[in-house]
Amino acid sequence: MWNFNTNITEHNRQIMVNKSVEVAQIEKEWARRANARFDWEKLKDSYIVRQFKKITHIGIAAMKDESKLQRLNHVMSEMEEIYSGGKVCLSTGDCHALEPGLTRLLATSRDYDLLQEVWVKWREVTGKKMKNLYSEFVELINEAHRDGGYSDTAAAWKSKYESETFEQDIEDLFIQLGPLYKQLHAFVRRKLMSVYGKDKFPTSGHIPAHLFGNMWSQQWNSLLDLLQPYDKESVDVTPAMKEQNYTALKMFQVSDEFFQSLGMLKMPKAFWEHSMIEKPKGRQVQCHASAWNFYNKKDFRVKQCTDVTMSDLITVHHEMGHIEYYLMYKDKPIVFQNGANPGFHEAVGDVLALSVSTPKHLQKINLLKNVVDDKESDINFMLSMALDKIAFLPFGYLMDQWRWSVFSGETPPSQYNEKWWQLRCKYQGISPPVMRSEDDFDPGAKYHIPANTPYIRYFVSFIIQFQFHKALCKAANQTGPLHTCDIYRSKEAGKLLSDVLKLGSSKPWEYAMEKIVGSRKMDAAPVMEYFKPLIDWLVEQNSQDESIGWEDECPMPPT
Ligand SMILES: C[C@H](NC(=O)O)C(=O)O
Ligand SMILES: [Zn+2]
Repeated sequence: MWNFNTNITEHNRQIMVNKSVEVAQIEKEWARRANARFDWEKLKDSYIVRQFKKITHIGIAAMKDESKLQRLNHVMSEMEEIYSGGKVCLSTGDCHALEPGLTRLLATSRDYDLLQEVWVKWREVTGKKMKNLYSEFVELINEAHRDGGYSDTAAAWKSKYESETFEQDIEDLFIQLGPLYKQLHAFVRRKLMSVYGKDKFPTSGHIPAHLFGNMWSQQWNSLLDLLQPYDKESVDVTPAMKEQNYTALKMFQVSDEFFQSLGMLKMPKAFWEHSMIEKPKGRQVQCHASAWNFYNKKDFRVKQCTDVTMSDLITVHHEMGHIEYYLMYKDKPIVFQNGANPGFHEAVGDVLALSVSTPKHLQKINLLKNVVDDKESDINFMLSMALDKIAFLPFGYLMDQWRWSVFSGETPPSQYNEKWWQLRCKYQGISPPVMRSEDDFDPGAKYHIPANTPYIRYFVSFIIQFQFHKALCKAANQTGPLHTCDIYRSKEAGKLLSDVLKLGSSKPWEYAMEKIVGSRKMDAAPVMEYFKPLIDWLVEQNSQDESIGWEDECPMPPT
């Protein structure tokens, strides 16, 4: 897997696909033996039962027909190759890959037509090319999960949260945070109208999808220079990082030092020796950042095409958070070497990044000079955080609403793109800048679809990371408002987090949640508490705007 992702060739694909089938045979044999020899569900010891449950639930390895499993792995590798090889040549003559070229263009250009060209062409060279592969993939992966005892792939994915009310719980959270998103959407729409002209916006209230500084309209931080309401030193420290000749290595060292300041584990030698932290020349790699556990207690790696930007500094903390979790549970039985639930794994690094992002921390590490502690600076900062954390919520929610509907058969291949845009228009209040059809396959333009990485985990993470942040700030005796908290160097905060990470998935996630935050449920209250001053400010800013919100239906794009 590692070799294919860091050097995409036919040769490495073949090895990876064959290896996956080999590993599946071993997992299938162990599951068979466990079920044949033990009536394990009746055992008294819940710890033992939990291990048997993990041994006998082996994902797609349960596929009975080996040639189909071979084909499934091959189709997945083909979609990943299409995505990672995506290159766009613009009318300006330049050609770019997603990272860093198209990402930088989208983040910095304010040219409506150029942004539209980048947006359309990326979808042509990725999603459009994998539509048939994806419908074949859906058939195969559903068969694999049915062989494993699930009704479909969505049921297998949801089972990771071990909760009958999981879907209802996340819908409740999404509804609870809807008004906050709507206020942010209205504020951003008004600002973008003043930049691009009202005539570029549909009367339905939607915002054209290509104007957010992000290929998927999922996080809007790159618009901060347009949106920052008060004229203060920007909290986007990208320029300072460039001035100080930051390198990818330096960014990883800054993150490593933060973890150590909490008394947590430092990155092992193998991490520094084997990670791929920059895009290599002369070979095709999968650039989407990821963290790798080699399950040998020594070898843990990050693969990231790191760009010297603040956004990538946050991603570095996110990926290192995964490594920290791997290190914390490395001595647990292999079956327990997972997050308490997938959302926990996505939250670890982000929790630390909530402290790193504060102006006072950025000043501590010399990336911000004169931090002024006044209301206007506060609003500037909280807006920058909302452009990351609140803007994301509908996208984090809808990605798997779409996929669950595809796996369940509710959305057939003939309606993939229609369903996708229904959700995007309804939940995000964004619209396609040009006509879309079923020849397009826009979900495939987002890494996690061809890579088959579940996504609701990020929605869960964006909620629980604020619960963790609140608990760790209390442990660190931080007394000010939640959005000003920085747990840097707090051994108490580090211990509270570490004790839970060490559990891996050996206990139900509600038990782990209770150990950190004192309650067993996901709760949006800390998010609301963190952003309270900003919410009040946005409501006041939007008070003249009668058209807050948008129509459910997608508007007709401009012809
Ligand atoms: C939020 C999610 N993070 C990740 O993949 O690590 C993304 O980038 O879409
Ligand atoms: Zn992650």
